Amino acid sequence: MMTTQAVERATKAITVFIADPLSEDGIYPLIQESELNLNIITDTGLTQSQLIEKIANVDVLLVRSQTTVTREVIEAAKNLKLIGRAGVGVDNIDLAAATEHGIIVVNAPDGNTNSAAEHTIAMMTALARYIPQAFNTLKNGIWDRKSYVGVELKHKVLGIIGMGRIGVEVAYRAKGQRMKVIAYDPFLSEERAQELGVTKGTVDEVCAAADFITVHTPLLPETRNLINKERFAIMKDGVRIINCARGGIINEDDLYDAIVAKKVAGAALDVFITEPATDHPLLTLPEVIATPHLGASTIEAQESVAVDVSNDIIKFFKTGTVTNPVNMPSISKEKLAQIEPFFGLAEKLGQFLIQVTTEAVKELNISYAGDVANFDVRPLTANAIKGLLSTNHGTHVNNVNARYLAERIGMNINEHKTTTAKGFTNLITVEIKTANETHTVAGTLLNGLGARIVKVEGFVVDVIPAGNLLYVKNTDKPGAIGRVATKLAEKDINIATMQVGRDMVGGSAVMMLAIDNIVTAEDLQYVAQLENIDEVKAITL
Ligand SMILES: NC(=O)c1ccc[n+]([C@@H]2O[C@H](COP(=O)([O-])OP(=O)(O)OC[C@H]3O[C@@H](n4cnc5c(N)ncnc54)[C@H](O)[C@@H]3O)[C@@H](O)[C@H]2O)c1
Ligand SMILES: O=C(O)[C@H](O)COP(=O)(O)O
Repeated sequence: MMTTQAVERATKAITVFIADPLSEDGIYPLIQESELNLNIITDTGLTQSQLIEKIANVDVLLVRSQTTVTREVIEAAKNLKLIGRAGVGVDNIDLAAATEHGIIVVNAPDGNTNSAAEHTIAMMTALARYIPQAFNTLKNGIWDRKSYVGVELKHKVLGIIGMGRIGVEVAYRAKGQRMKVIAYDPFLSEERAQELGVTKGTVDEVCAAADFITVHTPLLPETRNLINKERFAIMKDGVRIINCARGGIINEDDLYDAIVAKKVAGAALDVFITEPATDHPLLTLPEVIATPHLGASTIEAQESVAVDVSNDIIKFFKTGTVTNPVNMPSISKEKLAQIEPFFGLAEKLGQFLIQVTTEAVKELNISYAGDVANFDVRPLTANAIKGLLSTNHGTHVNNVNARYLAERIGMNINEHKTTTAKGFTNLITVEIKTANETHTVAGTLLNGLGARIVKVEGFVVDVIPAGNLLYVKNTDKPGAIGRVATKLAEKDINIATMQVGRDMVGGSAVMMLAIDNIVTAEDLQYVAQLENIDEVKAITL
């Protein structure tokens, strides 16, 4: 039997727009999905303006590397919730624009690792033995054995820049060819290098020591032109270069000059700064061999990346979570399960505070104490911010864009963790600071009983964070509570529960009332005028 939620979902079609060729077998999870009402459209090879025209009502956009998902595309896509990249590199997607609009971007980082590593080794071998050049000559009817005397890989030094998924797989295979490997990656520790059987070096050390150099980093501001004329200058004469990662990591003009100057004996390129690259100066050089971005083009890799991204789309619409997020914290299923129960509480605490203050929030301090401090709390902070912004923020706020939107309006966000929760198993305390005010609220998750607000402005209370609440600040004087109750009764407002707290006898006090009705501004004014009442706020959670 379908749940109510499932029925609701089933009535609204989710349009999935596939803009690049994907494996039919890979998208099978989408095709056979029956609970979600998926409307799958495949329309590939579109120009930017054609894509912009077609994207208005699309919920999910699925691409490989051909389609550039620009800010214009994202802003034209009024319904877009998720962009799926069936592959690793997301440099063709404007991540900042996606994040700003609360659109989650997912990729498929593992599915093509093996294919890309195998392609790199194939390119290196082909480069060392002039296989494409010799094949071309032979196809032209010439049996030329003299021009194509190559070099062995055995005992040569392979320099690997970028020791992530693909770099490591290339290292394993190169060692199988009995090459020596020297590698650089900012995250490569000495222990890991030893475990992999590679020598750890700086970029310059790798460049100076290697007979072959292969790059396996993403294209980032720090990796653009990583291999440039200064680095070619420190390389061995006759070095060979391989790029199966991204065009631009190696400066193409400098590579051209280094080949012409015979500093570099040859280059094997699968990727270019601008693709398709059919008319590239590098392709005119006999020392250059190339493939048209084929690193991930195997039946296995294409099926695998499409399956991964399809499963993430389904997971997102069924559970609100994904396995491979690019623009929000990546968190394992197990870790997500630990913090998911706190999602609602964190959001309610944010919602509570935004209704207590009337001023712009400049600072958010969120402290996690007890059990919850042992978890990855970044998604919880995002939820608290979401709660804080959701009441009066024009843009649709979600976990993806919450932090970005808060920082854009100049909010300073601080997270703090401590394992001691003073009487609670877990405690989340949220403090906001405005130009003139500071407000705090704390909540806990009670085993089997759900969420509770347990402190407001430092006063101990016990309130279920749901429904209509009345928050009253008063001076602890006899009759204050009675007068509030009487006034509410006069306005026909029924009190469901009431919690009071005070700092000392006759000092400052708070009342937290759960009420059955929504109070009007006039009702609030009515209560606020009472003797010893300092402040009254209506809060809906
Ligand atoms: N040609 C293809 O078809 C093809 C296929 C798959 C992947 N790729 C590309 O290959 C690249 C690597 O993919 P991956 O899956 O191994 O990614 P990955 O994220 O697993 O690894 C990238 C590594 O680069 C390292 N890195 C980041 N900045 C660096 C820097 N300044 N210097 C040195 N290392 C740095 C990171 O620490 C990380 O270990 C990506 O650009 C990806 O898009 C291309
Ligand atoms: O980053 C990647 O995954 C590769 O470059 C593969 O790109 P593709 O999906 O366009 O083949």
